[in-house]
Amino acid sequence: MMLEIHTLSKRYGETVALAGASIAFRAGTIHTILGENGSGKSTLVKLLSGIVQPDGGTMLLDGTPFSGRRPAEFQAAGFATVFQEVLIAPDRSVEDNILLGLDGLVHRRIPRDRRRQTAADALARFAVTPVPLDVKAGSLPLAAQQLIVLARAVVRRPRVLILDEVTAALDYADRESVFSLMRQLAAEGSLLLFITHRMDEVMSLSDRISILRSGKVVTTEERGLSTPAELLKAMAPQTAAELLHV
Ligand SMILES: Nc1ncnc2c1ncn2[C@@H]1O[C@H](COP(=O)(O)OP(=O)(O)OP(=O)(O)O)[C@@H](O)[C@H]1O
Repeated sequence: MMLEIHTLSKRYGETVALAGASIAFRAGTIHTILGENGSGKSTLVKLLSGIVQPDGGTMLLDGTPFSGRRPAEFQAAGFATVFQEVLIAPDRSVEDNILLGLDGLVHRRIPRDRRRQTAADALARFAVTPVPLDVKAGSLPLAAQQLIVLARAVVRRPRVLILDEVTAALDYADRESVFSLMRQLAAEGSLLLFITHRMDEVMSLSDRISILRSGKVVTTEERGLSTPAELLKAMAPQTAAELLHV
């Protein structure tokens, strides 16, 4: 297994956000995390990015215990996360934003003439909408900013790419293009962790699906084993009963 989490737990005061979550993630797959609001998805994403630290549990990378605690350690181990909130440096150029942190990461500065090409190549892998490299990132619409943070993740060639509700702001062409990039990266051997609310995306993209409910993993299964209605029922039995009259 490329990545395993074992009984990961996280509390915020009285609130148990994750209550002993265990999932085995395979290289070369798109693995979707499904769950209602408050089920613990964002907490899991933050734990796998080094933004918050677990209260208990372990992680294994390629079968070896991984004890990273800070974002830099996760990045060095090949993790990249695109968060729900678009995190850009508004006064820096698009090019700078795409390459943000990368120079330090590889312990060597990218030569000036290579920077532009590297940033352009990362965007060209999926952005249908043209994004100028020289303007301040903050001057662009939200959809373009989302493309920039995606390019920042892609340029690192991550082994584990975590996408937390990233396609909502994108128009149809860019969204479809991001999906085809996800398939391509998985085919190249990366693990894609995909967080979405949209059942059509879940059914068309996922290789495997884990469902979180109240901080617990209720199932991890291959796509196709359950129908959308069954997945919804596992996510939220109450809501499913009302919606589906079952
Ligand atoms: N910083 C925090 N302080 C206190 N409680 C928190 C904090 N972050 C999350 N929680 C709580 O932990 C639980 C899990 O939240 P989490 O954000 O992980 O769920 P989620 O499935 O990602 O929800 P959403 O879809 O709304 O993002 C919720 O009850 C939430 O209110």
